[in-house]
Amino acid sequence: MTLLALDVGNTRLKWALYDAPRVGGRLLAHGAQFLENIEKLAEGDWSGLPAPTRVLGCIVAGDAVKRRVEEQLEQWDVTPQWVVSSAAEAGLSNGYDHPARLGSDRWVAMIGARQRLLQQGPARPCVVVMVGTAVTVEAIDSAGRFLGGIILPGHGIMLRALESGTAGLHVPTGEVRDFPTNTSDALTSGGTFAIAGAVQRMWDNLRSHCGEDPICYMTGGAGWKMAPSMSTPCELVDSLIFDGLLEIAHKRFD
Ligand SMILES: Nc1ncnc2c1ncn2[C@@H]1O[C@H](COP(=O)(O)OP(=O)(O)OP(=O)(O)O)[C@@H](O)[C@H]1O
Ligand SMILES: CC(C)(CO)[C@@H](O)C(=O)NCCC(=O)O
Ligand SMILES: [K+]
Repeated sequence: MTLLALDVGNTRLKWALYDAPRVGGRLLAHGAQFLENIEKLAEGDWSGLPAPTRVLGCIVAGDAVKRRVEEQLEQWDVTPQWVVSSAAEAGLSNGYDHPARLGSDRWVAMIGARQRLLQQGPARPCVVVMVGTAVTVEAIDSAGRFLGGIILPGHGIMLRALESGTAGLHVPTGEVRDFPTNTSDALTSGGTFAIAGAVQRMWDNLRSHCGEDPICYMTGGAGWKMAPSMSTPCELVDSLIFDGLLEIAHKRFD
């Protein structure tokens, strides 16, 4: 049974084909496409793929994007399932006021994180960081309850907001420095410290709530750029959303 897993983000669609719907399933093919190029998938990257048995995805883009993705899947006789955040799934419970309003990418990444944590050792509190177009930082206690999380602008949005909201801040990308002494470095370091500082704060919140040092996982397209600048120990796991989709697929289909 093959599984095509989809992560339709704010900027890009990422996909991965596995030979079995479980964490550890063999990765047969994978790729990414900017949302404006979705129409090219069926005749491009997906034209050589064997028909998947199941398609499971998470999507944060709107209904129009969802329809465009579903059109590209029509070449196969398979109905995609889209994850909707719920009160509980795959060992995680959801503390959001309205569980279904939690972004499904956040929910799926947390499910991936929880299963990784339990695979690595005894249960512990866990912080989950996603660094993409937007940044999210989630807190999960050692019993697997999502306590809450924060949403902040991604690095790109922060810098564009400064460029458009000020008269003179149009400069090339700089370096992350402890004490920036030029505008480029000041802007790049500012965005980076904003994200790293938010993670540090959530890590502190969770540690005082649980009385134990949390583990921290980071994922998302820009995770590798943030990793060297984190002030809390943070493991970079590029596959967190796909791990979550595999875990959900395992519980639903296997
Ligand atoms: N130096 C940097 N440090 C941190 N983040 C950065 C940096 N430069 C760019 N970024 C962020 O990385 C994002 C690009 O990452 P990418 O598009 O790979 O994310 P993504 O996970 O695919 O996003 P989405 O899932 O929302 O589509 C940009 O939107 C920008 O906010
Ligand atoms: C916060 C983002 C944009 C992160 O991708 C996404 O998860 C989303 O649109 N969420 C819906 C709102 C919420 O999670 O509260
Ligand atoms: K995303």
